[in-house]
Amino acid sequence: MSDYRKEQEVAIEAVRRASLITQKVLQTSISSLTKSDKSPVTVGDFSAQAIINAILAKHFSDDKIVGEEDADDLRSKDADKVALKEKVIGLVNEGLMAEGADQLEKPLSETEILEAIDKGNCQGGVKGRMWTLDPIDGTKGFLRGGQYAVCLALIVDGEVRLGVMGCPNLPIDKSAKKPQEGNLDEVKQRDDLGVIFVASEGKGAFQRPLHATSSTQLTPIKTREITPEILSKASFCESVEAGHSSQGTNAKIAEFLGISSPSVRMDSQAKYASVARGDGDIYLRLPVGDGSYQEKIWDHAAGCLIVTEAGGKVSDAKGRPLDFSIGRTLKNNKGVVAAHASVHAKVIEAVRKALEEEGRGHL
Ligand SMILES: Nc1ncnc2c1ncn2[C@@H]1O[C@H](COP(=O)(O)OS(=O)(=O)O)[C@@H](OP(=O)(O)O)[C@H]1O
Ligand SMILES: [Mg+2]
Repeated sequence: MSDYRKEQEVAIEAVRRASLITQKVLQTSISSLTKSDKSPVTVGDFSAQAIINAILAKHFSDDKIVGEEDADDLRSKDADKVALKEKVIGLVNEGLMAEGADQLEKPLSETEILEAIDKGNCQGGVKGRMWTLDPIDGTKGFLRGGQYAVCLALIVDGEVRLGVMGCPNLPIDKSAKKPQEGNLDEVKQRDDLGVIFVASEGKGAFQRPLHATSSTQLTPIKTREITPEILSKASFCESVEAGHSSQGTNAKIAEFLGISSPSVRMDSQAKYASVARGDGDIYLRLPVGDGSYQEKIWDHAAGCLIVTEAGGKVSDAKGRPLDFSIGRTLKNNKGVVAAHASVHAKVIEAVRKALEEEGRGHL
């Protein structure tokens, strides 16, 4: 097993800088560019992707990046997109020039920033080293002041080796009350929010406050001990958007497992983080409709390793491991189930039963 200490240090610093910029965007004004109703992109997405890609390119110039966004829209001559580009340039340079280990000496030019965003164009695959980046996962959550996550993972020869996730709206203390979903004023006012989660293959999972300096110690995290005997006491995490995961099927599965507590709905890979630190027990993301949607690798790579290293097990709805080796999507998988390793098989069995009852057992 290789040691990815240097990569971990750089990835934490990159995610920290990008997360702080997204938090600033959230606390001032959010400028969104809607590609479609389903996929809004914000000044935060572009800025975070440019910051992270620029830092990765500085330290690991040979590595490829599979990123969610490209800069096409920012090259448009439309007045609103030109204004968006100006904001992105300002924020990226602010993030990169800030005090800290990776401080830039001089600002990046417009061309350099657009090129940095476009570095995320790798198509993935089974060989070699690549990073996968979702600059703001849960963009709809971000826009409504809910949970979102800045997610970065290193994949080597098709396996996730390192995962780092910034969750600016999650409480540092897992037992503290989460901000009310969509209450933008609350997330602006609270000073106990903002966590970075980290996992490196075979080395465990950890968290640290987002606002701490990069040398701050990491605190180990673990999934909650939950045996098959007390499975009925478990809690579910699921997507806010009904279009991303079948909430009706989840309710049926809860019933099969004897779970009566209401599911916790939150956007983004913060769901993986919650399971990893024992704040929730089971993350269910079951295919909707005909199941034709292919999950993207940047929506799962970091979270998957963080849960696994915290003692959990992650698979698709059939119990198959997630396959990150075949390109930009998880096309060999359908849905996601993350749970404590000792109850994962029972959850998969309930998923099978529920899908069969719905006539969707073939998915
Ligand atoms: N149809 C469908 N099915 C499943 N997943 C989809 C679908 N459409 C989009 N997406 C992806 O979902 C990402 C956000 O997932 P979440 O679990 O955070 O959903 S939600 O935000 O709570 O609604 C979201 O990531 P972001 O675009 O980064 O927000 C999308 O990549
Ligand atoms: Mg995403």
